[in-house]
Amino acid sequence: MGPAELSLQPWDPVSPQLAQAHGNVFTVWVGPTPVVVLSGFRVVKEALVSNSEQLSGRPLTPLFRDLFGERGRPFDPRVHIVTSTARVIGALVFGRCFLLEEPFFQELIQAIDFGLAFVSTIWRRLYDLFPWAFRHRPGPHQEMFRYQKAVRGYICREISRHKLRTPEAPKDFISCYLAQITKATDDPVSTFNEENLIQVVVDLFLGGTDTTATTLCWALIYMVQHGAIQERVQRELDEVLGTSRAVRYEDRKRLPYTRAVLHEVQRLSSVVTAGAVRQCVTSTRVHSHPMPKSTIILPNLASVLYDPECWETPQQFNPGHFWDKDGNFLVNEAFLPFSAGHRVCLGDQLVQMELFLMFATLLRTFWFQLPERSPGLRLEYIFGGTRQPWPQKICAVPRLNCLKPRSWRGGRVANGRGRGRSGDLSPTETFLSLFRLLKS
Ligand code: HEM
Repeated sequence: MGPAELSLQPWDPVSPQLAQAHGNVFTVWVGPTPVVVLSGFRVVKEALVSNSEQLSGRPLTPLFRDLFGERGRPFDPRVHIVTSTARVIGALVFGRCFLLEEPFFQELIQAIDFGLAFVSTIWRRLYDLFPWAFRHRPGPHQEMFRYQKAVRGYICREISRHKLRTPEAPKDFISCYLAQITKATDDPVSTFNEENLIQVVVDLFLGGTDTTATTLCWALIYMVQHGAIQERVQRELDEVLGTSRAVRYEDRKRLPYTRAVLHEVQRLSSVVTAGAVRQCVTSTRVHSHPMPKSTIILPNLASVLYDPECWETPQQFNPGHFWDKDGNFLVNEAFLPFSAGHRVCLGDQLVQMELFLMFATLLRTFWFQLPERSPGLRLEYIFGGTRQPWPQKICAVPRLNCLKPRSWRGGRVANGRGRGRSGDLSPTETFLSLFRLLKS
């Protein structure tokens, strides 16, 4: 449209005549409602940029309220949360954020869901018992192999793309690993090779997506169950952070109650219930029992997280387990959701960061509650590789007077910018420390 066509009626609130007559800030009345019209770059910039947070609300008109409802529809948060945690791993590994509509991303999420559900089916047991009988037979295990082929194919293409790039400081896991392969070319015992790289990337997605997402789902469910605790977390967040800026990881030091609640979520949900099986590489003794070489061991992590000798109310949600009388965060050495020792979860720092940033941001922005006429929360779990909450809908009610944190649209968790004070790791640094762990 050319400038000549842009003819506005003089009574149109954005017509230049009105601004010329009444200045860059004037009021028009839309029925009984006054609307302040701002004109010109300087005034508009001052309003939208300098007063960005103050002006970040949107009026809810009666028509919109009736059309869409003030509170929003009940929803099952799981799908959104899994998407977020998978995007974090994608950003660390591939150096870019997946777009939600990318077909591979959709397939990856399905592959993770299917794979984790499959490991707890009878098919998996049958396959392990009679591999020769199942290898070439149809069945859900073939779907596993199909997903595996698709995911591996994608990772291979990503590796090729990385290799074609002009050399630069490694920015993501694949480029770090490729640099390490080159460095170790003359080392005859090096285990750095592309085949291992593909497998490690698969491990990071499998180990790092569902576990973190399931913990966050439990966090929201426990908050719905314990409204008073939810309210107390929100009070702490409001008092310490105000509404002025996005949550940062280093803020956790000033938010001991929020931290205690998150630790309690991890303890009670115990998402990796039985840990991962281990095998003795040499003969040893445990609790004076002989454990010959090759013995398979299953450390029952839930038994630690619910050990009545270590926790005051092991079966109840009680942030007091991580909270002392003076309001300080309390460390408990029986807090072992990530296991311990040589094969401890290598994502524990990343998880703490993700859980804190996502949980604090969600609770600052929304109040979580049951939908009206809901029959109540289902607190029993279903086992799908991890201990998952029953699929159920909850409501996220925008908190009044809550200003939208700036990072809400920006995917700050994944972009790796910014560094906290000593001891705090940005996502990039966490990923580099993951890499160091893999190297050792
Ligand atoms: C709430 C989230 C998580 C929990 C509760 C969790 C828990 C665990 C546990 C219990 C193990 C077994 C350790 C052992 O054998 O003693 C493990 C292993 C592992 N985790 Fe996690 N994890 C979480 C998130 C992550 C994330 C975000 C990543 C990746 C970035 C990850 C990657 C891995 C890998 C690769 C292993 C295998 C380590 C090895 O075999 O040496 N995990 N995790």
